[in-house]
Amino acid sequence: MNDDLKRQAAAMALTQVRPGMRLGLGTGSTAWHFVDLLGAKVAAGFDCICVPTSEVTARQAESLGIPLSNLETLDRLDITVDGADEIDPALNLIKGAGGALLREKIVAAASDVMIVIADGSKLVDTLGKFPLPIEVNRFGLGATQRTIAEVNAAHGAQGGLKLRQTKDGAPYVTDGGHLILDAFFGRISQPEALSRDLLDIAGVVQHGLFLQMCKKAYVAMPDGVRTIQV
Ligand SMILES: O=C(CO)[C@H](O)[C@H](O)COP(=O)(O)O
Repeated sequence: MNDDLKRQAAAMALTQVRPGMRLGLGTGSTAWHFVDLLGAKVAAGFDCICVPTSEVTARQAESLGIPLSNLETLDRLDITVDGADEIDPALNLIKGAGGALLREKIVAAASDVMIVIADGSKLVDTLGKFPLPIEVNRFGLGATQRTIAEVNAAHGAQGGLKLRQTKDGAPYVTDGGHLILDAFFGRISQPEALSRDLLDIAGVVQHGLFLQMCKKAYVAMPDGVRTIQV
């Protein structure tokens, strides 16, 4: 995805923010542009209070002087703006390539509106070509992995599970101290049932299916930014 398109989608989301709003700040290279643009607005005197979805985003926001808070102090947020890895026609999403899916889902669930920003390459007819990140507790990894593999196979997964690693080959650890298994489906035909079945597994902390959480997306195409609403 080209950086200019990411910024165009982010700029459209910025038109939705109003003075005094409580905002969730997403994670990833597209959300980075939104935070960057918001930082410039804050520097010019715009008033808002924000909850970041990752330590990386928190550091970026802090460096720009964006006022930060948390969901202990704020019980609800007005809007969360975040990226996505896949977006289906009903605005169901796969998220988590950046490893922030747990906080992203908590923040989106605490928000009145979730706006997704992306480019056209993220649009799909059916979710599942992109690996589904599943965040798991470190304890009992082997047992959790075996159970997830059984559940995924029952849901028609075409590939296996891969423990996410850093560039150095060490296990990738999330901000919450958990691990991520990336699941290769090919096609997820019943996302709601899969979501329930995965969350029923004791060692699963959360997964990257965001179902019926997003009502608006700004998708940047070479000929302009498309607004998709459900
Ligand atoms: O879910 C995410 C991080 O956990 C990101 O929002 C998602 O991976 C999209 O990232 P990018 O904008 O860099 O393509």
